[in-house]
Amino acid sequence: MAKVTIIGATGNVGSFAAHTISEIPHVTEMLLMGRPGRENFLEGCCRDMSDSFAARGTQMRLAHSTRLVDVEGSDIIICTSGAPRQAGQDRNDLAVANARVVAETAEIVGERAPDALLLMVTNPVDVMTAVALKYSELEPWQVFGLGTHLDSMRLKALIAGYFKVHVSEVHTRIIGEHGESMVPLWSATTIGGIQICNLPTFSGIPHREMMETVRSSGQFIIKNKGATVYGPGEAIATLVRTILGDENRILTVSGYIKSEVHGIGDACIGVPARLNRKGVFPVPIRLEEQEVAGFKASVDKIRSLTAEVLERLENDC
Ligand SMILES: NC(=O)C1=CN([C@@H]2O[C@H](COP(=O)(O)OP(=O)(O)OC[C@H]3O[C@@H](n4cnc5c(N)ncnc54)[C@H](O)[C@@H]3O)[C@@H](O)[C@H]2O)C=CC1
Ligand SMILES: O=C([O-])CC(=O)C(=O)O
Repeated sequence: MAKVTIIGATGNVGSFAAHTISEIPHVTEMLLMGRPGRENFLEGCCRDMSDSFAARGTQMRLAHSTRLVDVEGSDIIICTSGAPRQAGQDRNDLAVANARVVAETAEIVGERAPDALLLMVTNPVDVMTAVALKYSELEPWQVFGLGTHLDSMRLKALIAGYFKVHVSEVHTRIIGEHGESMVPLWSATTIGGIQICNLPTFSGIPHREMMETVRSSGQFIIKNKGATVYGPGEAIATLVRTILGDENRILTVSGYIKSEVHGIGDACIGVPARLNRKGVFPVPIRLEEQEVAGFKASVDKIRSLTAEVLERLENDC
């Protein structure tokens, strides 16, 4: 039994994520939350979703609200509220404006749902995770971001396509920023359980092109259809399913690390973490030299942007 709340449920990602999450058996109650003035739209969303429940036999309590205090009693709160980027913009361009929305939301979440887990989706997601952690005053294992989970899935699909194997045969990770400075871990990439560098065909793999495709996926989709929806929606549902099923899967999400990776840290950033009902726990890892350098650069970038954003928020007060 679990209550899941989606803040930003009137948006592209929030509404699709809601529908995907409604397929998870552990979810017995779902609250769709939007801004004041969006009551009719939310009502319409609920009715539309209920019709789909009837078609597939889903049973759950579905409600909507425009009052953030109604997050009370939630087990997982997903925050997708805030502006998306437009074609040509960088995710980091959204940082200050979205941080204002997130800080206000996180404060109320911390007060009203102190036992909940808070999943940040709003971009730039690593910085927003840090803002949410600070303003909610929740514990680090309670607040996490979608991070590089979606990027890792994008790379996994490309590798599976290249080697003509089922995606379940490929394990790979991208760590660091959900953005330009993300770092692929080829050292942690396996196909059918075999380390990718031990496959004779490995030298031919177009690493650079694959990473360029992953880095530009969001921008490409936004330019062509306005928003990324299905990828993030399914990625969010995977995290929710893993947590509510207490599965202890290791997924690459944005979590607070102190110094767990080669002494690098003090930022919310994409790292492999164990996910269960209690929360999200980054796994200490060892990387290859080149990967360490890339990860350090990524963490430095996010730490300094986070500090800048937090200072702007303090100056607002
Ligand atoms: N981390 C990731 O992998 C991904 C992150 N995103 C991010 O998720 C966020 C939402 O994206 P979309 O759903 O496409 O955008 P959207 O514009 O369709 O929806 C935005 C939602 O946020 C709400 N919102 C906007 N400004 C607000 C404010 N000032 N106060 C309260 N609520 C506000 C809107 O009412 C709406 O519900 C964006 O920041 C986007 O960049 C999107 C896809 C993947
Ligand atoms: O690219 C964007 O702005 C949305 C996003 O984060 C993604 O789909 O990776």
